[in-house]
Amino acid sequence: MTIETIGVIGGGAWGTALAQAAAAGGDPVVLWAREGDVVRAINDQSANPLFLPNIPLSRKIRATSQLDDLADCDAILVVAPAQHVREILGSASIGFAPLILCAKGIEAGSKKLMSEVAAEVYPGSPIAVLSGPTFAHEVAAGLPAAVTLACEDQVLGQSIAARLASPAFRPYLSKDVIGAEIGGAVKNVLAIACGVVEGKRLGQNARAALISRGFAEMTRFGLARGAEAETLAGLSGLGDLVLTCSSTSSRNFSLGKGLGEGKSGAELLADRTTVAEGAHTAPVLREAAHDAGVEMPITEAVCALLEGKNSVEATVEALMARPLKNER
Ligand SMILES: NC(=O)C1=CN([C@@H]2O[C@H](COP(=O)(O)OP(=O)(O)OC[C@H]3O[C@@H](n4cnc5c(N)ncnc54)[C@H](O)[C@@H]3O)[C@@H](O)[C@H]2O)C=CC1
Ligand SMILES: O=C(CO)COP(=O)(O)O
Repeated sequence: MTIETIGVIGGGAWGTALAQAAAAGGDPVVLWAREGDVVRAINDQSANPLFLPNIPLSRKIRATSQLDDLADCDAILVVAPAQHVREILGSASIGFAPLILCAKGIEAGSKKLMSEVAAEVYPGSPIAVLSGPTFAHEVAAGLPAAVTLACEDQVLGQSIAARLASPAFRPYLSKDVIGAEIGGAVKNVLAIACGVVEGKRLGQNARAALISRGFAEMTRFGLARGAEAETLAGLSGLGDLVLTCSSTSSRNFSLGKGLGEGKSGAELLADRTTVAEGAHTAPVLREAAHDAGVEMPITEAVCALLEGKNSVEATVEALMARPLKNER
């Protein structure tokens, strides 16, 4: 199967960066954006100052406000925030093109992963997941990055990987759709915890401990949901966890930093233009972990901090005072 025209649903930072990556070889890209200003800026100035400032975009990217304009695309990257994917897919009529899911989150209420949401809305469409350590502004600027491209149908996976690959963008194939999704969703919650460590100046040791014990949480939950350990230890899991837990370029890390500095979750989440997926995923993940009988103390701590139910000091004290146990 040859994939030429790529459609992109979502004109935020990551949708725009992926459109840029997909346009690198000169094939056309059609990007649907919710904001009229974004559509106009992309078409008139080849730029997206609202979500991806200071990055000149390829002229091969055409933006539209009409989802139906994606109907003839050979494959569609779904890059809306996780909580809006169901609604946006439901309002599109995009035939049976493969859907490549790029949002990192779990749907509130249903506790479903994006592949499960997409399969409900478009039961006939082949599904893939693209996830990995990729800050949008770096990918859009053409800096090198690698991602996991998970697809049960490996022939389709290879076609998608071949279409998206460029000298600066390297997809690695996997069959483990669930594993790729869980890594991306869980690392956002853990990045908030690492941001708290930064904001409260708890030190580098504490951050490394959180990354390691957070990875243990991610692995326990992932295995309980059918993910493969190798996927969780790969680009979409550990790779993205390390990236997002190390830099204020991460919105989730920055949100945590604000909590560590003493601001409230409500204050930090009010009037945001950009999305911090971990804040939405944390409570759903806590419920899903409970359903699966999996212990996720860091996730629970992040929920309590976001909900204003615990101070940072009391949270750290409680985590450190948990009963001693084997590392594995
Ligand atoms: N920015 C990044 O570096 C990366 C982001 N992602 C993931 O991509 C997904 C999209 O994130 P970004 O493009 O960064 O978003 P963004 O934070 O740059 O932009 C916000 C997006 O949310 C959309 N939005 C806001 N309210 C909405 C509503 N009521 N209904 C539908 N859409 C609404 C906006 O149109 C815009 O596309 C997220 O799941 C994120 O975790 C994944 C990899 C990298
Ligand atoms: O997913 C990302 C990098 O891989 C982006 O992280 P943030 O959403 O925390 O900015």
